[in-house]
Amino acid sequence: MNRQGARDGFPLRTVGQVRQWVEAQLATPEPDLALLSIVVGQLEHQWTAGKVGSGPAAESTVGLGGAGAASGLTIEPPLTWPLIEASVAKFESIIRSYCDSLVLSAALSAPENVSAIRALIKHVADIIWNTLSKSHYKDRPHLQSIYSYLTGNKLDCFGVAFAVVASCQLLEVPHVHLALSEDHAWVVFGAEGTETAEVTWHGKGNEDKRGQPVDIHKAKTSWLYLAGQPVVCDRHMEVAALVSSINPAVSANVDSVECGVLQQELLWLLYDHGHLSKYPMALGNLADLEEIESSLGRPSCQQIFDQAIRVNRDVYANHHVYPYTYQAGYHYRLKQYKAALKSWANAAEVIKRYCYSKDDEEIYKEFLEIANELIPHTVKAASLNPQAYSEVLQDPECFASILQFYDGICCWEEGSPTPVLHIGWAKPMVSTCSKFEAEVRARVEIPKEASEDKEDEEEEEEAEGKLNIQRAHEHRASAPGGFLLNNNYFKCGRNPSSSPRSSSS
Ligand SMILES: CC1(C)CN=C(N2CCN(c3ncnc4sc(C(F)(F)C(F)(F)F)cc34)CC2)S1
Repeated sequence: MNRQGARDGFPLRTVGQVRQWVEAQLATPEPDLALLSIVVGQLEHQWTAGKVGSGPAAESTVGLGGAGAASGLTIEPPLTWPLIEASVAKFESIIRSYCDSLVLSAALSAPENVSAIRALIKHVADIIWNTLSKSHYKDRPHLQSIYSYLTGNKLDCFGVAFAVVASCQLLEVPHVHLALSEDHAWVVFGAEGTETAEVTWHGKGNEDKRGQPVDIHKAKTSWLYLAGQPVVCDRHMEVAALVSSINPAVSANVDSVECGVLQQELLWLLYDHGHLSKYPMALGNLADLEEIESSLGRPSCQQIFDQAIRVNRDVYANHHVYPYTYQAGYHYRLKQYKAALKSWANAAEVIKRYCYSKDDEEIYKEFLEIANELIPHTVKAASLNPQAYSEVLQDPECFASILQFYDGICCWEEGSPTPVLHIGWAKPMVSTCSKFEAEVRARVEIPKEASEDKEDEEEEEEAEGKLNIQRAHEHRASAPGGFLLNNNYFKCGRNPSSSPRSSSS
């Protein structure tokens, strides 16, 4: 859509009008990422900045009950086109003014020339990077949009990657798209989308690798890169990523109702157009919102959590962890402890595929919290209230889930250059297992199926594979001038705000 078409619908006065405007953007083959990010970022800012402590405003009510009321939520002051147009023009002039015309023309004149496109991607990433504020701010919220870049020269690691893709779109560089794991973002490019380039940092205290391909060893073995199963976006899924990155948080435990409703409305819009069909985390985000405030005539949050797991299994060969931890969190909040234990066991089944390295700190913290906080709370609640939760401590399947969980963690550690388990894991594990009496433990059935032998062979191959990786790693490290795997990556974790939305702003 040309920018002229984009002005239709402005000024935007309600959530419903924003939804209609975004729908018109999605109806074009090239939704304008910079424009969408500025509009959504402006709204998030209006509804969350400087609202701490302000009680529920008159126009925002909790329990909206139905799309109609949600769409009627007002935007005050309305979004006017001149304001938005000026922001988009400012972003475009920054990118174009810093962009070296030779680098750009080399890429545009030979789009099949991978090195020319890589040089441009690195150049654009350098422009974004070098125009960021030097102050330390990396873990603050609301830094994911181009609105944040324009008004404060601040972006989080997702925001940098998104801004690079949006810049390549406005420079009309073809086939540059966002690739997303569960804790990192990079870009893919080339006619087949097989080339990769780092464009942002990950984690803390490591130098970034802007412009370089994703390290092949990491790409194949680490959770951070999902072993070749990342979410590779098209333009419409990049819109889904920007909507999914909306953060309604006003403070640590208060969310903006309007911002949450906008995110929920836009996620349903993207869902209806099929743009969440390969994006498990966006489905998880939507399910979390539906748990807080369900939408009439829509699938239940449990059905959406289940759909995210089906997508993980069918599209990503069950390589993603978060669909199971989203589902476990839901069961845990509803005190459905047996189901929560099963979901945590399924999450551990996924992580056993990977070799643990220091890049995987975010998921390490996730599993440590499950093992040392959530599972102990589950079995403690069951032991204190056997009538309510008798199925937990008397049920061998619950004990089996706990064994499966720890087996996954142990397999994750085996063949990895960095240990996972330490004494801090042992005490909670002993406390958890000791809650199950011998009679219950004896009833655990570990099926010895014919396929078991095949699985054993597969597991032996997998273990051999991990050992080979480890041996290669040790050999390289010991060889003169040895290649030391560079573990230095920036952490790019996002603290998922799963805090329940309450009235605010
Ligand atoms: C089950 C949970 C513990 C609750 N929320 C979780 N989230 C919520 C939101 N979230 C996400 N939700 C949608 N898309 C993305 S792309 C992405 C990322 F690749 F890590 C990036 F881009 F580096 F930040 C993260 C993420 C990260 C994971 S995991």
